[in-house]
Amino acid sequence: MSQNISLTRYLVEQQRVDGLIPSQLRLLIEVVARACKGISHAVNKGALGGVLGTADSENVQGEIQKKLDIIANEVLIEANEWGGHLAAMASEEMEEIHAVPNGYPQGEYLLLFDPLDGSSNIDVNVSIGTIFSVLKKPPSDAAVVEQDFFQPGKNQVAAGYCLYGPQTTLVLTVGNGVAMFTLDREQGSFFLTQENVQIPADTQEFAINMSNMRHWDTPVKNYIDDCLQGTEGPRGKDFNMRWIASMVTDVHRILTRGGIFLYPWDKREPGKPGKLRLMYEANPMGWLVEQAGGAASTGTQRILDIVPQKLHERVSVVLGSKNEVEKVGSYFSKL
Ligand SMILES: O=P(O)(O)OC[C@H]1O[C@](O)(COP(=O)(O)O)[C@@H](O)[C@@H]1O
Ligand SMILES: [Mg+2]
Ligand SMILES: [Mg+2]
Repeated sequence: MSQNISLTRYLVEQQRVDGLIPSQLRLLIEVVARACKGISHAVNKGALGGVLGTADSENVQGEIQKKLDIIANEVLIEANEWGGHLAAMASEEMEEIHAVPNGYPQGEYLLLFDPLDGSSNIDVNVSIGTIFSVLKKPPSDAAVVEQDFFQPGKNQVAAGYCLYGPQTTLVLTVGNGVAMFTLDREQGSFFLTQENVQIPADTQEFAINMSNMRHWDTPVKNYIDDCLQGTEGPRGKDFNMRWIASMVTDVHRILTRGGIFLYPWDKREPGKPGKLRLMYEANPMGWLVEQAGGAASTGTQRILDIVPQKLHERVSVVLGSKNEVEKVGSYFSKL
């Protein structure tokens, strides 16, 4: 670990020394990081910058948008549109894909993002973040279409998030482990602060919204029941619980000290496979977690193997410490 390796230098080394990423991808990641820096400044200003509160609009998911959802989305689009590395973008906040307009420099990558994750925490000054995922546009001379995005998460070529908390932290994988960078506000750059992040295989800490307990499916209910029995129950150990309601922050804790995160399917809206979005949340987080030695599943299937059927597809999510994710899977196979 070194305090003086900037994100730029790290990426150049990944490109030149290790041959892991092409220059176009390196530049794309730098543009995303620059956009996140801009969002971080807006978050920091809070009420002084007029960024708190609700906008008078709904997104494609039927959710009321916060001002910062819209601002973050615009910052990411504006920064990346001119970058020259992209064919198109897709966002949790936009109904349709956003192709790079004709006349702008065109590239071969597809960028997907949740511009502002943890929207319900914006106004209460709790950590939030931006999650992103990069795919390659399938080879074809035809104009980019929505179906080009329908690739399983295992096809991702880069994924990460930027956490706007007490520190602004960028967490990245290009398929070579997970690295963390902290924003130095005085210098205006991200610096490497942790490499080769590893999630412990075992844990005694779970994250789930317990208020949904009565709506859960039997395997999830049985798993949590057993955890709650602590040393006297079948797990033979006490469990702690955390729920921040910003997936980005819950995942950051898991990458830092282990744990398991669950947002499972439940009976409130049985037709929906889950609350979280496959391509903007589950895939990038799932890949980061796997790259750090953890696991990510729906309870019955590896998330990164799912072939999306639609842009805003939702999914049930169980991710974190490997042995614990497998344990949850065993409750599903008992059915
Ligand atoms: O309020 P709930 O149901 O506990 O949901 C919290 C979850 O919803 C999310 O906020 C969804 O993300 P958005 O804020 O991007 O819509 C996750 O970050 C979080 O884990
Ligand atoms: Mg989100
Ligand atoms: Mg969001």
